[in-house]
Amino acid sequence: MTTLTLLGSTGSIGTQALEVVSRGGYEVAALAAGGANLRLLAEQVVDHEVPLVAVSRGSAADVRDAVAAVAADRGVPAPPVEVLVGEGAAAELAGAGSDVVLNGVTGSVGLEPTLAALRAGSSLALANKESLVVGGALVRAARQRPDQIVPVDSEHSAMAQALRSGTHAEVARLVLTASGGPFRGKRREELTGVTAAEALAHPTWAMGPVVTVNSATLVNKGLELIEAHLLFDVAVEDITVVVHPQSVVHSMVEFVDGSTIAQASPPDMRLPIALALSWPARPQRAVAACRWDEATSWTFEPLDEDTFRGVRLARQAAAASATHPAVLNAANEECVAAFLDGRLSFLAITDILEQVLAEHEGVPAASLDLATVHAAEAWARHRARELAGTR
Ligand SMILES: NC(=O)C1=CN([C@@H]2O[C@H](COP(=O)(O)OP(=O)(O)OC[C@H]3O[C@@H](n4cnc5c(N)ncnc54)[C@H](OP(=O)(O)O)[C@@H]3O)[C@@H](O)[C@H]2O)C=CC1
Ligand SMILES: CC(=O)[C@@H](O)[C@H](O)COP(=O)(O)O
Ligand SMILES: [Mn+2]
Repeated sequence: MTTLTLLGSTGSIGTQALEVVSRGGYEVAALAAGGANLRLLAEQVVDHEVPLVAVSRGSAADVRDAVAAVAADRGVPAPPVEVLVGEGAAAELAGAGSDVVLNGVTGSVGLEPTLAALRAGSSLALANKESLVVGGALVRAARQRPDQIVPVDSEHSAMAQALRSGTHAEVARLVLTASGGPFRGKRREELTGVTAAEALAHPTWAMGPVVTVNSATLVNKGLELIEAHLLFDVAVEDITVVVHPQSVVHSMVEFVDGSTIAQASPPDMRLPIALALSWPARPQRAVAACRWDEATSWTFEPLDEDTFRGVRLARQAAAASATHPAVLNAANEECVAAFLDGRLSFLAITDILEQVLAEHEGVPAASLDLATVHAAEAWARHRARELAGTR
């Protein structure tokens, strides 16, 4: 039985991962969450008989009370559960050596768990793209084997599948697809008053709030550009972003012979999740395949980089220094939180990112360590809050 530690279990990725796990073949060794959804976490503990949980906030007593309440509602004895509490608790679980660690937390808070899982030799099913983007060379260096990180992110899962069609030397380009987000086709002047609710209305995916707002600004695609560069060792300039509104082709690889290999499936994260857990084997019937007995059209169009600047900013960050990606992400986390709270306009998000990146005095790759990453992030969070007027 494959042992699985699931980080971010109460979120969009986490709950879908538990749906996949319910089909059998996995023993859930531990769960980690933030603590904002204790009832759901307790249901997961009882339903999957999980012996160990971590919450970054709250108390062990609150978790145990929630588990006891769920057990009582289900008419079963309250299972014994060990509870770890604090910001370091998820990393402690991640470093315990389960066969697979699925990192499904949101934000660069996932960096230490990512490093802990890699150092423990676990296969890391990575949804938490921020940890890779922010940690960069530190994460790549922590790998014990080349294929230890298996992407959950749908585009990178698609690329990993397509890359099996040739050698690294035969890769000409990665083609990263983007839905274009809820505001695709609008001009900047039409976006001045957009609301959080409008930004959260993603046209093709149902996801957590941060990645959804990031999809609206295209910062998600910018992060994914850097993620692909780091995962597959392909130069940023050899990665092309193309808008594909249907979100059925999840990305493509162009090879030197002129072939482009694509991966297509209906937009359903249970496929990349299930594949990452079983990699390199393909799981049986993870999702329904595309229907070929119905008329459908797939369209591709260039990204409007003047209106949606997330990709351009990511290219600038990747080229600038080893800490600029961490600064981009940290400032973005602050701005997205302020936007979701109604304290910042949508357009101000990338305006502030542009200024924070321009002001940052980057650290060269040779000097990169956790301390310099955290220092860069702290500076970026503070500066972003100053510029957003939310200090
Ligand atoms: N959702 C999707 O379809 C996709 C998501 N991703 C990526 O996957 C990651 C997760 O996204 P998503 O599931 O949408 O996010 P959600 O916001 O839905 O879930 C985030 C999860 O992280 C938990 N969490 C928050 N802070 C901590 C912490 N300090 N320690 C441990 N757990 C914590 C939350 O717990 P709680 O809420 O209980 O506090 C929740 O379980 C992101 O990096 C995202 O970019 C990538 C591709 C697709
Ligand atoms: C499902 C997934 O992988 C998300 O990252 C998705 O790609 C976001 O959609 P966008 O293509 O709009 O960024
Ligand atoms: Mn994605």
